[in-house]
Amino acid sequence: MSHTAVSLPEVIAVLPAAGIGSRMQAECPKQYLSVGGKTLIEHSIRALLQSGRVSQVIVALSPHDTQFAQLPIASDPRIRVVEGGAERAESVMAGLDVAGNNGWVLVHDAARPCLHPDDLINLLAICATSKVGGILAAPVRDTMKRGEPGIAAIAHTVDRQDLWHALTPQFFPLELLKTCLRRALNEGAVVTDEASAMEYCGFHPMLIPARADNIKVTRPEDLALAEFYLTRLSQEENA
Ligand SMILES: Nc1ccn([C@@H]2O[C@H](COP(=O)(O)OP(=O)(O)OP(=O)(O)O)[C@@H](O)[C@H]2O)c(=O)n1
Ligand SMILES: C[C@](O)(CO)[C@H](O)COP(=O)(O)O
Repeated sequence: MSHTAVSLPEVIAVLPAAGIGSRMQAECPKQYLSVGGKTLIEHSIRALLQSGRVSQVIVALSPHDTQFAQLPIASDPRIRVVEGGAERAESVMAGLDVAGNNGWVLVHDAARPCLHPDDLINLLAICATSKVGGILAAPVRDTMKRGEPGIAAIAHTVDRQDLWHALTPQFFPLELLKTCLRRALNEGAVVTDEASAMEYCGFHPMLIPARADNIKVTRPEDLALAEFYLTRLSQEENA
């Protein structure tokens, strides 16, 4: 199913995929684990391309990666590969460095295969109203506890009002994100997502409420969940 909408922009995407997936404890980097006959990275790229609004996906790979080139999607003319870095933010920076300076850019984890097309459309739509950009995010639902440092004991309960899980894709004006991420990296700031770099430079990206099933496959038990969500997505597409 194509979700082309004329009012949405055509954009470039950067896909950080240079991690080793240590928490997954698999025999290969987690982005190459298969679910429903496709690797996680193929699902993640497909979710972007099928929107009809992504003209190019710049995939940041480990210099030791031998698997991506074997995948059928590697020969898609919309895919470009760059060498990633030691940290996620460096991999994203490597992708942004070849993405030019115009328009807006989506950054999406290779390890988030279950992106729903409606969430992507909602995110893309913000460029009509925002000059700063924003991220998909899910409101925190559980009671939140702050632990005592270094001890498995509760220090206090944290007010969950206005607390969100940061997801991807994250969507920003390309030149602004490049400037902010480069500065944050140069100055040694902690940057776990693109929004962190924007925040570091004083910006306040939008929070776009999104589905909590856009999980990042991180630990072994996440694979079965991803399989469940992907099956449901594909049934929805074929309905
Ligand atoms: N140096 C790195 C580290 C991570 N990533 C990518 O960033 C995304 C989110 O990172 P995470 O889930 O932490 O992946 P890993 O670093 O692979 O996992 P772990 O921390 O368990 O080793 C993944 O698509 C991963 O491949 C990357 O491009 N470059
Ligand atoms: C970008 C991210 O997926 C947002 O949730 C996340 O911060 C990256 O993964 P990590 O587990 O924090 O390394």
